[in-house]
Amino acid sequence: MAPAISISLNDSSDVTDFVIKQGHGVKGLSEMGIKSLPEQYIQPLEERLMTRIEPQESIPVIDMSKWDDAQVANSICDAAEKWGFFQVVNHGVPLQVLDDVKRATYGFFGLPAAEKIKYSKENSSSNNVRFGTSFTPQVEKALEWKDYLSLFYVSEEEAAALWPPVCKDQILEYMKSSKFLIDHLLQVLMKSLNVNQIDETKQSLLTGSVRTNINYYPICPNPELTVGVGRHSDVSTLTVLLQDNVGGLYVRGNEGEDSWIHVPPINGAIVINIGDALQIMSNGRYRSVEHRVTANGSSNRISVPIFVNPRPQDMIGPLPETLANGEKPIYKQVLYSDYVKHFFRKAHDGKNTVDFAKITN
Ligand SMILES: CC(C)(COP(=O)(O)OP(=O)(O)OC[C@H]1O[C@@H](n2cnc3c(N)ncnc32)[C@H](O)[C@@H]1OP(=O)(O)O)[C@@H](O)C(=O)NCCC(=O)NCCSC(=O)/C=C/c1ccc(O)cc1
Ligand SMILES: O=C(O)CCC(=O)C(=O)O
Ligand SMILES: [Fe+2]
Repeated sequence: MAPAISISLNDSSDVTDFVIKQGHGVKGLSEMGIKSLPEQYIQPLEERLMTRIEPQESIPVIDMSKWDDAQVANSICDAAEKWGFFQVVNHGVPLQVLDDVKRATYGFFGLPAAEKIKYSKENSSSNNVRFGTSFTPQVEKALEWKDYLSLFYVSEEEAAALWPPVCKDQILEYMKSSKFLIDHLLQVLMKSLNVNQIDETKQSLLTGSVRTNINYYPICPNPELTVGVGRHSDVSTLTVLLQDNVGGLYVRGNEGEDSWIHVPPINGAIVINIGDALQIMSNGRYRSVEHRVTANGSSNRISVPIFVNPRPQDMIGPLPETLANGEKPIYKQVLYSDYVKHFFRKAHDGKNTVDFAKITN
């Protein structure tokens, strides 16, 4: 890959200017061929090391071809309780749609910086379309080695007008094709909480807003010193995550404090994870599990999460059905947009976001 540009970056403000203000992203740094990691990307030691990776443990892989089968439903609910993460195969989303969205992701990040910067927070004509880098660079002590485009879905018309033409149709198709899978998973998960009927209000509480991100993790000169994404749990109801064949996503395991489990890429599979909103609504029964992404020294990596969420104006808390047998609520009712703002206001800090909704006494 030929370096797109050749400039010298003398200090950290040059790096910030190049990456954030000019919109080159960490992809631009990587393609310049820098030999060592700029200091603002060096993570504290405890964030870099995963002391125990469990090679013999793995999250479940669930075959959805018999999607109506009671055993499939059991596997889904067990995985959501025990791991908070699972992969699905034969899920009904056409493999062509997955390939197309991966290609479109490369298409967007392959645009010149001058094109991508049009979608940055400062320049974007809407808050619903945002190109950025790291997570919340204004408040992070150490930055993350990732560029992203985040698209909050409002309507076809808005997407047609505002989303980048190079990836708009492919992302919309991926979202549409995932809908049956999402609704089916939620129906199964709800049934096991004694929510037998998903009426309009519940449907909107579970799936009322959708945000799709496309993530780009370029080759990193010192991958062991930084992270692709730091430890966090998603604030969604559930996340549908497409990853490519590079690997590097790790999920907190059940074998004590520092156990991490790799989520191996499986061709054609989709990763599903439970988010904080569903942990809260299920009163803790389904787990929103901490995860992270390592940086890679030899391959670029992409991923495409669809975050399925309540609407910003929804109040979320334990569903009445989960408390019907006298179970004590662990969480209070919170306004979902307050919860999300709390998440975006600080750097990634593992599972601490959910404390915002915890009942303390
Ligand atoms: C509360 C929101 C997020 C913002 O509403 P707003 O009041 O109209 O305000 P803004 O759009 O101006 O954004 C407020 C702040 O939120 C942050 N933010 C607004 N979207 C963004 C954005 N995509 N990116 C990173 N900051 C943002 C950002 O900090 C921003 O502050 P500022 O920088 O001062 O503009 C609203 O869109 C909302 O409730 N959306 C509901 C659906 C939703 O987006 N849910 C989140 C699903 S995302 C998820 O589960 C995980 C995401 C994730 C992402 C990256 C990771 O590394 C790891 C995980
Ligand atoms: O890139 C991945 O595999 C996961 C990214 C992630 O956790 C997120 O965007 O919330
Ligand atoms: Fe995540």
